Parts: sequence; structure tokens; C-alpha cells
Amino acid sequence: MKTTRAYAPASIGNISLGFDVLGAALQPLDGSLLGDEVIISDADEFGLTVAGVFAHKLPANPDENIVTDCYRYFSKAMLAKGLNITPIHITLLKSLPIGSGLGSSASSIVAAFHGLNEHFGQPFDQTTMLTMMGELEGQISGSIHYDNVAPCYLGGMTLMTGQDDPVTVSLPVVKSWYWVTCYSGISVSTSAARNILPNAVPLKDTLTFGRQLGIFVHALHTDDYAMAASVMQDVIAEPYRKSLLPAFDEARDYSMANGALAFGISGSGPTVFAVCDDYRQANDISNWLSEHYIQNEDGFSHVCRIPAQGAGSQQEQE
Ligand SMILES: Nc1ncnc2c1ncn2[C@@H]1O[C@H](COP(=O)(O)OP(=O)(O)O)[C@@H](O)[C@H]1O
Ligand SMILES: N[C@@H](CCOP(=O)(O)O)C(=O)O
Repeated sequence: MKTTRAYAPASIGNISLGFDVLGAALQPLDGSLLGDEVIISDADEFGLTVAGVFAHKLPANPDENIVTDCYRYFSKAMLAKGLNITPIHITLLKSLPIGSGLGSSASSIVAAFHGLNEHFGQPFDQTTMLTMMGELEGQISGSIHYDNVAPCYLGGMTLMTGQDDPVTVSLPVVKSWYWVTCYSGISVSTSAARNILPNAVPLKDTLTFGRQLGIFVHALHTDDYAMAASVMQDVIAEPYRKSLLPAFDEARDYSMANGALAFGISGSGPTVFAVCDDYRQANDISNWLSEHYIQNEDGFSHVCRIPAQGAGSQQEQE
């Protein structure tokens, strides 16, 4: 019997200045795993078991779990390629909180697709995999956006191209930056947080968005980290979404007054992130956020780096 284990990390969508087009994978410095895992084993018929810290927050019915949808989607794509899919059992270890802004659904989707692709001998290439992951993410959040699935699958910081192939390109990662990431413990639905945004963006904000993204990419490629940090402000979503996040302004004010180079909402929130280039300051901000931004016992804060690797897997044959 073959068993495949796959892991997919948490991610920050948007990173303030790149609504829907910029994202980064996350890895806590303390070595803890911040991401979902799947274990896939050969079986007589399809089944899904859910375990892990946040398993109880998911729908009890496996048919309502996105991992089951991934399996069905993958099976259809295999059949369309003339390939046979044998029955499997999937165990999802759900470690990321739902509606957290940490790309929780993306992490389950990427772990499931990556695990399935490895289990069945890599029938799909990277671009096809990303396209399938984007489709499934779109089913959950109401519109296709790759800013979580792409970095979660590939690692690093990724910029979406808007094209079919390549779907995304990798940007240089600032090695000296720490990413403090604090989840407050409450749940914010991504689709609800998208629905509160206006359909049209004023011309002045559109010009700011374009300038910031252009300068950010240039600054990363020329190692001008101060300039990169200086354009990390969100003119698209944060003005509307911060009303959903208790203590957001206080968290920003403290972080920026205590050494953060940038501060913003991770994805659609409630997780916030602070960028620092000094470990002591990052740790201090993380501690402060733990005490003042976290709302309940589900919350947590980590000092993270952006890992070069995204999803990973290993296999055992008995
Ligand atoms: N494996 C899964 N992981 C996360 N969410 C799932 C999963 N399966 C189904 N869901 C549902 O998808 C929705 C995800 O909500 P969303 O706000 O998009 O979360 P996130 O922003 O954390 O990805 C929830 O309604 C949740 O119950
Ligand atoms: N670009 C999306 C990102 C959503 O991320 P999530 O982690 O909250 O699912 C958005 O801002 O809506």
C-alpha cells in the first residue's frame, strides 16, 4: 500500500500593495508548522477524515469539505486525460484557522492537489496544477484569485501575471525581513470581505496602486529595501476592511512606532502582518500583538520568514 503525505504552508495575500496579485508563503522561525497536511492512502473506496486543531470548525459533512471537491476535480481531469484513478482515503490535518486571512482554504487545496499529483505519479505540470488550484479557490471565495494558492504551492513571493501560462512569476525575497503574523482568533469570511469592497476604485487610488506595485517590483530587483517598504500601503481594501478588525488601528500605531517598516492586513483578515528588519523589534511587536490584538483563545502570533519552498511531500510504500 502506498501512502503520500503532503504539506502546504500558510500565506499572506495582497501584502497591502498588490490586491489579488501579490502573495507570499510563511514559515515560523521557531520551527512550528503553520499549514495544512494531507495523508493519502490507497483504499477500497473514497473517504475523507478530518483531524487537527481546527478540524472542529469545518463542516461535519465531508462532501462540504473543499478537499473532497479537489479529489473530484482531480479525478475528472485524470479521466479527461485517459488516466485511471484508483480509490484512496484522505486524512486532512487542519492546522490553519478558517476565515483567518492566512490562506486556510488555499492551504487545504494545495496540500490536496499536490498530494494527489504525487500519489498518482505527477500526471499534471505546474501550470495545470495552479490553474486547478485557482478554480477551487474561486469556488470558495467567489472569484478566482491566485495570491494564496501560488505562493503556497511554489513558495517565496509571487506576482500574478493575469495570463494562462505562466500564471505567476517569482519576485526576489528580502532575506533580512521578518514577517510578524498575528491571527486575532475571530473569523472573517473572504467572500464577505470581498463583498464590502466597492466595484469601482477612484482614479487617484488607481494611480497610487499602479505606482506602488511598479516601484515595489523595481525596488526588490535593485535591493532598495527602504524604497520597497515605503510603498507598502493598501489603498484598495484596507480602508473598507479594517472596520471588521477590532483593534486594527492600535495594532498598526504600536507596530509602526516600534520599528515596523510596514503593517497591513493579511489577505482579507483578521490576521495582520508587520515587516521588521530587526529580530528583537519583531519579537517585541509579536508579543505586543499577542497581548493586545488577539481576541480569544484561538489567536496566535509568529515571527516568520518567507520560505523558498512551498508545498512539500513524502511517500511510503508498505
Ligand atoms: N478544508 C477546508 N479548509 C478551509 N475552509 C474550508 C475547507 N473545506 C470547506 N471550507 C469552507 O470554506 C470556507 C472558507 O472560508 P474563507 O473565508 O475563504 O477562509 P480562508 O480565508 O481562511 O481561506 C468556509 O466556509 C469553510 O467552512
Ligand atoms: N486577495 C484576496 C486574499 C484572500 O485571502 P484569505 O487568506 O483571506 O482567503 C482578498 O483579499 O480577498
